[in-house]
Amino acid sequence: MYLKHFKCQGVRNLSTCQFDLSSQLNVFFGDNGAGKSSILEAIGLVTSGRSFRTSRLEFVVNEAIDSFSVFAGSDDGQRFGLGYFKKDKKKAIKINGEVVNSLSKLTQYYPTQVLSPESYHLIDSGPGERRKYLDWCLFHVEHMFHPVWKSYSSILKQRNALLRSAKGKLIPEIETQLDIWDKQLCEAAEAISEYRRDVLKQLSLALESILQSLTVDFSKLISLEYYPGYSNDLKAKLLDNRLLDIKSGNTRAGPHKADLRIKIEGHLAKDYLSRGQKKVLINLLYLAQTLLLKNATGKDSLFIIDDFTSELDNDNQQALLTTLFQQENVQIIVSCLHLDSLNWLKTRYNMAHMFHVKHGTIEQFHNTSSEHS
Ligand SMILES: Nc1ncnc2c1ncn2[C@@H]1O[C@H](COP(=O)(O)OP(=O)(O)OP(=O)(O)O)[C@@H](O)[C@H]1O
Repeated sequence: MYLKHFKCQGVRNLSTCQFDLSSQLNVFFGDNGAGKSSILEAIGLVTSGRSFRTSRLEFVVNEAIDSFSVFAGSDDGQRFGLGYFKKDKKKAIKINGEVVNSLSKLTQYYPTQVLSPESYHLIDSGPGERRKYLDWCLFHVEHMFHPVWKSYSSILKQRNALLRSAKGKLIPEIETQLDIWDKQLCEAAEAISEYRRDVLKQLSLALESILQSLTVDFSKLISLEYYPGYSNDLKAKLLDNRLLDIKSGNTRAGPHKADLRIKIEGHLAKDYLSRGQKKVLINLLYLAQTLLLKNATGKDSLFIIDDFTSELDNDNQQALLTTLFQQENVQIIVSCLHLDSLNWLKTRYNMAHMFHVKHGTIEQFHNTSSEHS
């Protein structure tokens, strides 16, 4: 499946617009402030129900009006729509003409990856982003993960409430109740770690297969390692930590503290790679997710890259876009300032659609060199 038609109105500075998308590559280019990120945001909204720039959809609505709406039609005849009304802060989602109340119903149709300057958090920030990355795969490919995760979260919440109720003292009544919670927590923790280890193996294989067709200087040296958030014996760790846990009011060990360590020849990628290399790696990690998803569920994906060319030299731009382009299951949407740096695209990929974004209007740019090729 791919998005074939798109239209939107009322999004940020964009005029009402409507256009057809290529099944493969779509490039939106234009000056600073023209509306490139806004059009990518609008497309991402129709498939994911979320903005990658803000959690407050009222900011997405053009400041002069009260609502925005985005619509898309796929090649296989499905229709998706999302509207948002500033006054009552409500969004309305329609799939194939029917109103749906759950965001997850929308997101399962066309899994969407968005890469923006914030995506560096995957490498540079704390483990929370990397846990999200791992769990994103699990939510999509392993249906039993969600109930196990929910059960773990609920046990953890109750254990933390008990720790806080102890008011700093480890008395026998609290110890007895902690014994019960710890047993349940350990069982759920083991199941979560198992799922995550398993999905990480699949991700590593997907990454390996992508790297076979790509030559970036650090590609042979990447390793992904799972740290479960506790040493081997969680039960013993929880017992050891009890007094510390009571003092802080939080459980200090468990899968909620897990990390995915991304390493290059033994060094953490965060401390070792340049910004451009990090950008390449982040793209590859998300691409590995889409491959895994395709293998496990048969689903195609949408790949949105805001400000694609920044930080990347010509070789890396070509290597990355070529790798993305080779994936049959991925529809790509990128933005960049100038088309000049992507001149090589015109002759190589005549299926690409180019759009010039100018003061909020979008015009399809006709690629004369590809028409003659
Ligand atoms: N709610 C809104 N209503 C109207 N205009 C808005 C709204 N939110 C942002 N804008 C304006 O929309 C314009 C387009 O912003 P956008 O971030 O899409 O530009 P861009 O083409 O991606 O720019 P850059 O290359 O600098 O990243 C900006 O001038 C911004 O101030």
